[in-house]
Amino acid sequence: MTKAFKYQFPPGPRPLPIIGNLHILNLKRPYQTMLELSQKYGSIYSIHFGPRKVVVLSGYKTVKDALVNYGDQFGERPQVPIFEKLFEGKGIVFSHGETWKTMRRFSLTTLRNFGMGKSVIEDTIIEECQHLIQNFESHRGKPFEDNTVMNASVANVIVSVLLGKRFDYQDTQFLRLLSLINENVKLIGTPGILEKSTSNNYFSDENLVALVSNLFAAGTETTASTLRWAILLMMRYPEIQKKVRDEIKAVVGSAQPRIAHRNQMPYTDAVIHEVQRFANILPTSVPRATTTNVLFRNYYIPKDTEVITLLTSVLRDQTQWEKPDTFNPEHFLSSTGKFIRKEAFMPFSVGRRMCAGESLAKMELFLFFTSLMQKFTFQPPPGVSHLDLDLTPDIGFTTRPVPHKICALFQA
Ligand code: HEM
Repeated sequence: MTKAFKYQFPPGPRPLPIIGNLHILNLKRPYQTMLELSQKYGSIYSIHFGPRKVVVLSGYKTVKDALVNYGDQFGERPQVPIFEKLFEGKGIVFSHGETWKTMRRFSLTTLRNFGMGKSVIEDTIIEECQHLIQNFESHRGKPFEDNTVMNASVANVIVSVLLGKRFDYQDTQFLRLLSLINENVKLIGTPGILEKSTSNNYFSDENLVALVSNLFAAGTETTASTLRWAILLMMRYPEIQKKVRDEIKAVVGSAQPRIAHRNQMPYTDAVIHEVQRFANILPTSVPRATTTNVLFRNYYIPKDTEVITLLTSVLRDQTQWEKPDTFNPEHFLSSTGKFIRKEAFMPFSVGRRMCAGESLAKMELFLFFTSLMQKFTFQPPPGVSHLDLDLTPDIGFTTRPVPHKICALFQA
């Protein structure tokens, strides 16, 4: 008897023909059902999305074990029909094997050469912050929706890095591009560029177009939603907002906040980390797949099985966080007010397929957040109490805040 026969495929709810387990899934917030199922079936279980058998991994220990210690075995993306149709295995986020390896190496080097992690990109972000501040100021303290302008501003950073130019927030072509991201549609492409290439060269036009559109899509919505959560949470918790502003005043004064200030700003750093933990922007991460048959923690998972790493279960793991469901910057602070890293902080995932834009995103979050907090006090519209602000995430693949208005009061 081979080893594999001794081990079972992970257990799960009994599937119905054709629909599998879709009838028990909360389709608006599927990750909630997945969390509940992990309480019943454990940290490794299976679920059927229609005919597709998917393994769900949950909790800090299991997810980390899979992504780090079994990183190669869990290091692929599944062949999901909608993604295959959209991207045809091209680009980086949903590509496979050698194409992925080449595109990943190329993206990291390109982003690095264009200044990611360096001062060039810092200057680009700071310039964009100034445009965003002007836009916020133009509302003169009156309530407005920050969704479109935040997306445009964050998109401009990646556009500046990749294409060397920024767009005006009112530019109709740019706004159309942004609305396409929201619909998760292939973004950039002119008929000429998109003509089918017969070569299997990794640097074909098609692959590069898919790559640019991938980076644009992966980097915009995620970062912009996190920043919108940050503002919403600051409006909800004015006492935390005040502490952030006090720290900015003490460390930066009226100078331009820069990454070099971050080390001296443990409270602000903790708040940004806690925003990311609480916002939990990709609750099911991006699906993975096994590259080979795997024996994992007494279960047998065959090659090419789709695997969901439930990041929400890590970011709110009761064994790792003192108050998992509460917005509490103290999660990242020592008793003496020093910033502390937490292993279970993995909004960017971990392992060889983790977010390729982590350092860019972190830089953007810090610079946008501190620049805005330095200039404005954020409040809910008149007549709305901060206690009434709704922190339930909107429905969708990413957990955005529900539509809401903000008031940005300029600090003279
Ligand atoms: C707050 C902002 C962001 C969050 C929370 C985030 C989170 C994630 C997560 C959870 C994944 C899946 C990783 C995995 O499968 O293990 C991912 C993948 C990815 N992200 Fe991000 N991301 C953010 C911003 C960005 C930015 C700014 C960029 C690039 C400009 C970017 C580029 C990518 C790419 C290319 C992938 C696919 C990596 C691969 O398949 O090899 N992300 N991101």
